[in-house]
Amino acid sequence: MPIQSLLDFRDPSICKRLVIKIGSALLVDATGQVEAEWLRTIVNEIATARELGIEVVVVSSGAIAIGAKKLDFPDGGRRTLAEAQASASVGQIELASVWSKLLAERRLVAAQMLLTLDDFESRRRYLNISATIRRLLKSGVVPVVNENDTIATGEIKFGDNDRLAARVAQACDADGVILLTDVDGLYDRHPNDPEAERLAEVRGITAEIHDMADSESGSGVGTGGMTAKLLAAEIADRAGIALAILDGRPENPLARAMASQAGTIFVPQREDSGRRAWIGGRMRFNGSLTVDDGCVTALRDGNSVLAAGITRVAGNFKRGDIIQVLDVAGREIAKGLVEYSADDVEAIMGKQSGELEAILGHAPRSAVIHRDHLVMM
Ligand SMILES: Nc1ncnc2c1ncn2[C@@H]1O[C@H](COP(=O)(O)OP(=O)(O)O)[C@@H](O)[C@H]1O
Ligand SMILES: N[C@@H](CCC(=O)OP(=O)(O)O)C(=O)O
Repeated sequence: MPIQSLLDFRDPSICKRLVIKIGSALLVDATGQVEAEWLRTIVNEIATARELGIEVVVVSSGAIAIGAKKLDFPDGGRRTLAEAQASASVGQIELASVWSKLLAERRLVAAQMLLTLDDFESRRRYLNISATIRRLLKSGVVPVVNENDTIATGEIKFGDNDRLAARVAQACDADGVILLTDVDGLYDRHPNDPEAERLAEVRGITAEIHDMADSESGSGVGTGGMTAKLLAAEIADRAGIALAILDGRPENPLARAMASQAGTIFVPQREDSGRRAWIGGRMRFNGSLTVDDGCVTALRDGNSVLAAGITRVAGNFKRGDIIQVLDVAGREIAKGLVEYSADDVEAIMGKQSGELEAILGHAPRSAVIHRDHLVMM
């Protein structure tokens, strides 16, 4: 399926709302300067899209790469966390100012949104993100999003902006995500290998597809390599959103991509409702349940998680938390909203439904995770 038929940023009947993510390697040159002339060509493309009635949200990397050069900090992996965070705060103000200036040249207003992974994991904050982006778009503003790197660390961090872009797309119900990077799509092995071949289209991000990707950034300034882009493609897929990985290096990269057959398009294979897509895109959990093989089969047939199929409980979750469901080999097979605390599940696991009331001392819920709140991976 050609990219144009899913992600044409020149046709609002195909793609009304688009998230465009720009990687560090494209935005910042080796001396830490923003590639302003190149960026101006993208801003022109965004302005053209807006004139046609297409709404665009930008996810822009680059703050750390800009700031680290300004502060004369070491490259990539050799920086301390404090140096990376200081770099982000110095770089972000410049990044925002360049976006604001270039968009203003095309009479567009820029809005800065700095978000962390936690903001997407809390349902209330996620809905606030959604409402703010929608309101900005309604006023013709171009939101420019980045991770709030000065405060986000370790397990509360996306790290790469690819998954951030997919979560933003999910939050604002976009039709598509374009990841502009320094390679023209997903190759069947690292593109340094002369035998590597590009995949034009992917339907379903299988283990075989994941195996093609490397998490090393080719440029050294990006984060997460192709691995992060595939995780982003999975999040988009679950939300029914098309995602493309395109070569951002030439000027006017969007128009060029539309005119050629380059890049990789991930054609969505499912469309979960907003709430289910939010559950499916979650990345942090307060715990997990391990279930037996019979339960895995039942879940794949669309059933709920019952106490009888649970063999192990981990973590300290409360009723209403989103937790992982694992098979006996430890593979994640589902995520869902749990109806009991970890202590209660510990008490009832392995028991038949008829035994639960006596153990709990009150009428049990119909399931430990009801199928309406369960998203299969
Ligand atoms: N299978 C693959 N196909 C294409 N690129 C790959 C693959 N595996 C790893 N890569 C690397 O991923 C890089 C892009 O990721 P990254 O450097 O994080 O970019 P960005 O900063 O745009 O997010 C490419 O330059 C390439 O070196
Ligand atoms: N949020 C970080 C960028 C994270 C990152 O490196 O992402 P990317 O270059 O897109 O792989 C920053 O602005 O420096």
